[in-house]
Amino acid sequence: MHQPALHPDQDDGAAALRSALRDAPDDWALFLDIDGTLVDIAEQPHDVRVAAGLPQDLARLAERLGGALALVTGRRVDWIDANFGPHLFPAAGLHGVERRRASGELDRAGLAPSLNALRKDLGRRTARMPGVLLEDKVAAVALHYRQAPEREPDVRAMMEMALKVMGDGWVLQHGKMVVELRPASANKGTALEAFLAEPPFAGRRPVAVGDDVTDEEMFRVVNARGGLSVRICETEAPTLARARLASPQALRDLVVELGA
Ligand SMILES: O=P(O)(O)OC[C@H]1O[C@H](O[C@H]2O[C@H](CO)[C@@H](O)[C@H](O)[C@H]2O)[C@H](O)[C@@H](O)[C@@H]1O
Repeated sequence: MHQPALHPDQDDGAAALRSALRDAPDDWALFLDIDGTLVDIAEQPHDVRVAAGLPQDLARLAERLGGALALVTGRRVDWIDANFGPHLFPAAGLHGVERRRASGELDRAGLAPSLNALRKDLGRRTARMPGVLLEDKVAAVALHYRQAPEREPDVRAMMEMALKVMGDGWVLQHGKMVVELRPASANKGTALEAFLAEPPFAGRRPVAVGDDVTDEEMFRVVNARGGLSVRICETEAPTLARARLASPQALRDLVVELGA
């Protein structure tokens, strides 16, 4: 199979992605994170803007890759469809807990009644913390502190308590100015493995692009399979990724270029 060349500079990811996806589109499967990767980080989850034309650009690239392109995110699959439709991409949501196969079949996360009471309690507490935002993800819950960074210790402590209440089968997922409580049943790495066992992903080598700690599970799987792992970061950050890209805009430009 075609082996992309890697160079040890910050934008080596662009050359490597071109080398793989433009030169050998039948050999590779592409997995893309959303927040901080395809879309720029915003102050609040509902402030993000999907760039005009991006869903169509992604659909064109997916076609070049024989459909082997999936979105892998901490958001819900419903959110992906509302923001990246009308094309329904294969997708993993809630960090892999829910997953829509290329066939369209969707595995949703089971609802936990005990999460409802906990969500209400967290809602009451965060109402007294200006700048701390509760994001209800139905089968999971996130507390954001981007607008009140000094609240990070309080948020972490509250979520540690919440994890104790939920017990086995739940984990805390740390991210960019956010702590999430979600089912432990899957992660982004297991979601990749599941896609790679099915058409049209099976038999291809994985490429994953992400920007956050939750994406490191994807990078672990990708590296083990001799694929290409790319982390978007403006500065050096510890990562398993073997290549880097400077920004979401650099990735969006590549999506246009490689889909043309
Ligand atoms: O896996 P991802 O696609 O990277 O999603 C991870 C989380 O992204 C969102 O939160 C992050 O982006 C927000 C908007 O830019 C930002 O305000 C926040 O500080 C970030 O943590 C999203 O709200 C979460 O549900 C996702 O799990």
